[in-house]
Amino acid sequence: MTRNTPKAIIVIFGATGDLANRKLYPSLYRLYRNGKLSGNFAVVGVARRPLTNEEFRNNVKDSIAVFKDDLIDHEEFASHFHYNPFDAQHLSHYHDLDAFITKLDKIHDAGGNRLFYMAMAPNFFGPIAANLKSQGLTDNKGWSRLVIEKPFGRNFDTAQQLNEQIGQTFSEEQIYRIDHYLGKQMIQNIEIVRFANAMFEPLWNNQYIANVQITSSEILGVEERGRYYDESGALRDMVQNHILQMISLLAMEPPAKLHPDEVRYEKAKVLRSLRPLDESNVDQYFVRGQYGDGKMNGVQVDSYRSSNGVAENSNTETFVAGKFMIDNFRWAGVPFYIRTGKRMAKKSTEIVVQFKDLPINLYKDKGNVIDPNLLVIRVQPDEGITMHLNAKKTDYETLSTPITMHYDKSIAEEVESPEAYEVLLNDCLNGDSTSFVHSEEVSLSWNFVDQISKAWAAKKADFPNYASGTNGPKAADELLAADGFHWWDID
Ligand SMILES: NC(=O)C1=CN([C@@H]2O[C@H](COP(=O)(O)OP(=O)(O)OC[C@H]3O[C@@H](n4cnc5c(N)ncnc54)[C@H](OP(=O)(O)O)[C@@H]3O)[C@@H](O)[C@H]2O)C=CC1
Ligand SMILES: O=C1O[C@H](COP(=O)(O)O)[C@@H](O)[C@H](O)[C@H]1O
Repeated sequence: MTRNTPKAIIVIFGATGDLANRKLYPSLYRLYRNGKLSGNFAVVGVARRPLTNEEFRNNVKDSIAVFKDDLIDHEEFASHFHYNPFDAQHLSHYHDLDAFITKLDKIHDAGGNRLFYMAMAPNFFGPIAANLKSQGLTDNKGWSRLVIEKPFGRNFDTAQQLNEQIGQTFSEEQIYRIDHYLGKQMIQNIEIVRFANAMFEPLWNNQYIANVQITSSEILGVEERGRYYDESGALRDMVQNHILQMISLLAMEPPAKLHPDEVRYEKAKVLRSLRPLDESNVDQYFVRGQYGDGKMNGVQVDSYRSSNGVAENSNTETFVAGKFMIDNFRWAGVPFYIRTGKRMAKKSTEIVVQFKDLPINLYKDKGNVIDPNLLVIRVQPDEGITMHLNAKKTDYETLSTPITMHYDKSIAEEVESPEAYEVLLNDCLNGDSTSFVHSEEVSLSWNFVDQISKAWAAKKADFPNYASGTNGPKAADELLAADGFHWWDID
């Protein structure tokens, strides 16, 4: 659906940072270029360094330089940007910021609406939200909304505290917790594939599905983020949020209607049905890894422990593989396997749904092994869906052979897919919170993940245990082999 965003002032806290420059400005530009942004918008960039408006706009133009459009468009876009030097720790700065926004609202006729985007370190989220209220920035005449970046806490307790803190200023309807995977086109497609096709939903259960596999692998190591990552690890960085969100979408019941509350309710039910783990059984369900040195594309690369900001004997995992069991009627007995890690063989996010074998193989006398049917949802880098079927070989015999049916999204639709942040910015400006994470989902996810963190913190791992450029430690393969399965590495 083509929608234009309403008039609004977008206030970006952390306007000089990496996220703002790499993701937010290009995404806003794409919305603008595609005619989605209201002409009555302004962006107020907020950070400590003393930039002039002109310097700030030059930074914005640099961040959109990759778009080879008419430079007049770049200029016009940048003219909506204004900079306000601001230190989040100085209360008086909030008062000045309020006056600045009010003045701009009049200039841009922005309708009194305010979107506050927290692109700053997480320790600022709570205090800024509180100060926005105490200093009157949420007393505007239109709506006000808060966009919160990850990480949302580092465990159940800290997430609860943060929810309570921001809840004193913003109601749940006003809070948009970002999980950028929910803005990816093929993740959004999971719901459509399941609920708009008569051929999948009847099979989408433990009678027909043997297992589900989610792989989210990266080539990059921790690069410049060693300090953050060493405190986090792959479990908190990827599993608590992106992976559990994908599982919820794959496993949820059809919502009564496509209303954000109904969708979130169904997703939360999946999280409530996860088989709980404790220290005694975590090792049966989850394995961890950390990359050592190795070769990537023929180039020698260093181990995780040699990265900047990482402790010399770090016990932090850069890889997780696990088995989730969803103990409800639909999914009892179906393992949901996941693996995610840095410095793996390729950059790819892929979901494989493996169907159960047929009761008998009619072709075995002719020497045929029948492969299981697979439905593969390719999230990135290529976007599409592939079905693996068996069909007759071109031959005189009735030999069966695996064939694939491909749907390649970019080729079929002949349009450039929108970026995840572009989709999510569009949604929150339009007040659609379906693709954002509800406080209950956050709490349930941490509740599950905390048990694994506790078990792992209590026991030092034998790291490093996988070489850079590989698919993780052997234990990840053994996890599936114990159930008679293997990872499908689809090219
Ligand atoms: N970068 C990424 O790809 C991703 C980031 N995130 C999350 O987004 C958030 C921002 O990350 P990122 O952009 O990488 O961080 P950066 O460190 O690059 O940016 C931090 C920003 O905060 C500003 N800042 C720091 N202290 C203050 C202060 N006291 N008052 C006002 N502004 C301040 C900095 O500007 P100045 O120094 O001028 O004050 C800078 O603009 C984090 O929560 C991160 O976890 C989430 C997913 C991906
Ligand atoms: O949130 C995060 O995601 C990225 C991976 O995102 P993708 O869109 O490139 O798949 C990951 O690199 C990062 O560590 C994590 O914080």
